[in-house]
Amino acid sequence: MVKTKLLMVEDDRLLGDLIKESLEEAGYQVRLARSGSEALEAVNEESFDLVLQDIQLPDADGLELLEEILGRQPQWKALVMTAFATVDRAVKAMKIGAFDFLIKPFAMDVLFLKIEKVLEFRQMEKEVAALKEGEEPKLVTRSPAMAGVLEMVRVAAPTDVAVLLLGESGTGKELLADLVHAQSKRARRPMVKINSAAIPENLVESELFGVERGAYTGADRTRQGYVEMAAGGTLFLDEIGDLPLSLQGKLLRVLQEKTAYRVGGNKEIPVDFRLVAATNCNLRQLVEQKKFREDLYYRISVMPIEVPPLRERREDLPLLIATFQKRLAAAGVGGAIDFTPEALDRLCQYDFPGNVRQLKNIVEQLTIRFPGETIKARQIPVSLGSDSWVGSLFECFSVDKPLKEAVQEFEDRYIAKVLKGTGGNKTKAADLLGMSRQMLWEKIRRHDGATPRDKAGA
Ligand SMILES: Nc1ncnc2c1ncn2[C@@H]1O[C@H](COP(=O)(O)OP(=O)(O)OP(=O)(O)O)[C@@H](O)[C@H]1O
Repeated sequence: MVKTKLLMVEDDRLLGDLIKESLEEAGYQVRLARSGSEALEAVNEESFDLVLQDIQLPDADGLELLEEILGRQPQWKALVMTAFATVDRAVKAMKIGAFDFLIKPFAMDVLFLKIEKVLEFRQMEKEVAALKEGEEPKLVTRSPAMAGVLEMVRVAAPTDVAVLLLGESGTGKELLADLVHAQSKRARRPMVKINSAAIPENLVESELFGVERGAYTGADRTRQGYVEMAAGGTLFLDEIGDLPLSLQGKLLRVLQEKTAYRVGGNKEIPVDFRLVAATNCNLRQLVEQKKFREDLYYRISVMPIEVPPLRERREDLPLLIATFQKRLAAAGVGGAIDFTPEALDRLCQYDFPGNVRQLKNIVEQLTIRFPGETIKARQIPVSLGSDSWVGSLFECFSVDKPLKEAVQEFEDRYIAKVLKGTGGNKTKAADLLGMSRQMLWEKIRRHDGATPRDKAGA
């Protein structure tokens, strides 16, 4: 069971030790800071679920300290402790953003109750945030192949081993990673997501492992890396095939030692996360080409899960289309659309190189373009019906669209072709295309309605 992590700031030695002991007995993990400066040191070094802070401190103004902590980590929750005589300060603390307060002396049961309240609130906050994003994370499927995938997720989730999700872009790997986290013992702890292909290469290391103040010009403060932020939770490393070789070794070390070094730091920092990685590259091929470390490959591929492309599970198409129609209607986008059987047929014949993401975008585009209509076959773009992706770049271009759209289509196909040639390796593809990996990533995302994809993938 992953423990809830508390930072307790209490200068009274006896009381601090007593509360720490009781909390630890109750299963919490506690770091005790006896002064304001120790508290800030802890904030720099670790992530916590909750701060339990005395607001009468010898070396700092407790309220200022609270403000500083919550300023740095606004998502953390704080409970403050104060003596009866200074209850007015507790009120000020609430104004600063403390979740609740306790008046000393208090019974430990009251403290436990308040902590549970905080944790429940955090969970609710997360759910509301997910709703607000407007993206129902629910994965729908009726395909036997995906049922097999879900079964593997069900078996893998409660273990703490690394999970590797393999599959083309847009097949639902990130949704499956969410499921692994949600069904794991770490579900109440953070899930931190990082896409190494979307970050400029020179920044990947500091994003992943953090940076020590003064490590380089501009590093004006110590920052935690994603591996630390995922404390007790899950780190989702998307596009692991694009992780620069130099960092692959570092990641392997972190996974083995369960400690990390920040950029410019020489102190080992304990980390505790479960790795879920995803890629649309053929990792084995990359290993053979010495572009992906074999030892890291073996370390992360204990539980490989292959996600089939949409064209290999066409039975999912009607359900997915209906789901996206319903979601768009519920979100009030355009006007609910419907399809004639011929239109649905035509849509279902398409190969969907961009997989579910592409299908979703197409339903969205149709909803916006033809609000409230019953879509007829002729309203489905001609090029959708052809398997033009494997054909030549030009042959299958229809001449029924504005230049801008045609140029975009060309760009998508060209990028797809280059990606195919590099075995899905975006770093290499970006090199060939003469653009940064980040720019390539953005193009792939932006054009996802007809996603350039890696046919050589997984
Ligand atoms: N089975 C599904 N049911 C509902 N929505 C799905 C399903 N599969 C994918 N989606 C949706 O399709 C989109 C793409 O899915 P996701 O981001 O999980 O794919 P991915 O494989 O991680 O893609 P990439 O490799 O490009 O990161 C998301 O909006 C997701 O919600």
